[in-house]
Amino acid sequence: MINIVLFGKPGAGKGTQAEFLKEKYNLTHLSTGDIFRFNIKNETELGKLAKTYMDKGDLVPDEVTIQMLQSEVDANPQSAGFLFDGFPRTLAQAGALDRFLESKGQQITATVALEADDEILVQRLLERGKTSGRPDDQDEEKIRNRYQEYNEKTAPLMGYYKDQGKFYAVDGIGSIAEITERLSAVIDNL
Ligand SMILES: Nc1ncnc2c1ncn2[C@@H]1O[C@H](COP(=O)(O)OP(=O)(O)O)[C@@H](O)[C@H]1O
Repeated sequence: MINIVLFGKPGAGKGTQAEFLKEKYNLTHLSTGDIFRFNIKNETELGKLAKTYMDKGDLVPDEVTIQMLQSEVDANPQSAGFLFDGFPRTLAQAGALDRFLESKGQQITATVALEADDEILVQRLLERGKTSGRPDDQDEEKIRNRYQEYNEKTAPLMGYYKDQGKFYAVDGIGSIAEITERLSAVIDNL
């Protein structure tokens, strides 16, 4: 069983690459952003709560996010492995994930980061905002706030996984296929 964390700044291409990797390695793809958006669309209580944070580009509180993620993992007991996309995003989430997996006799195999320059990514998100309908992609101020959240709360996770000897980074600039190749090279060598 392999459990991969796909790591990167907003707009780095995690969702795009996850679509390829989940097929290639037969993994269950769990995107916290997608799950929140699904709940917003269906106007669930969780969706209503998440929306108040997401619309501003703030992170949804850890307690809510961790619980949601754990129930998604529990809903897939037959899975051959998970591809975590957009989770963990804080040290508290990373610690909770480690403890949760450990309670099931499992662990994170590797964290693979897609690296790209902030300015390129902000432009990508603004471009995506024209068609995605995502409110958090349409306003440069919200996008900048997401980067601030990333720098303050998510970037420290690199050190957390490096200390565990589980951190790998690939260049996130290039064609989609090239980047899938780079990620696959890391995963194939685990
Ligand atoms: N692990 C998480 N913890 C807290 N909030 C999250 C998490 N994952 C997603 N979110 C919320 O959903 C928003 C969109 O996430 P996502 O779709 O992964 O987008 P992106 O990586 O492009 O910013 C985040 O800005 C945040 O508000």
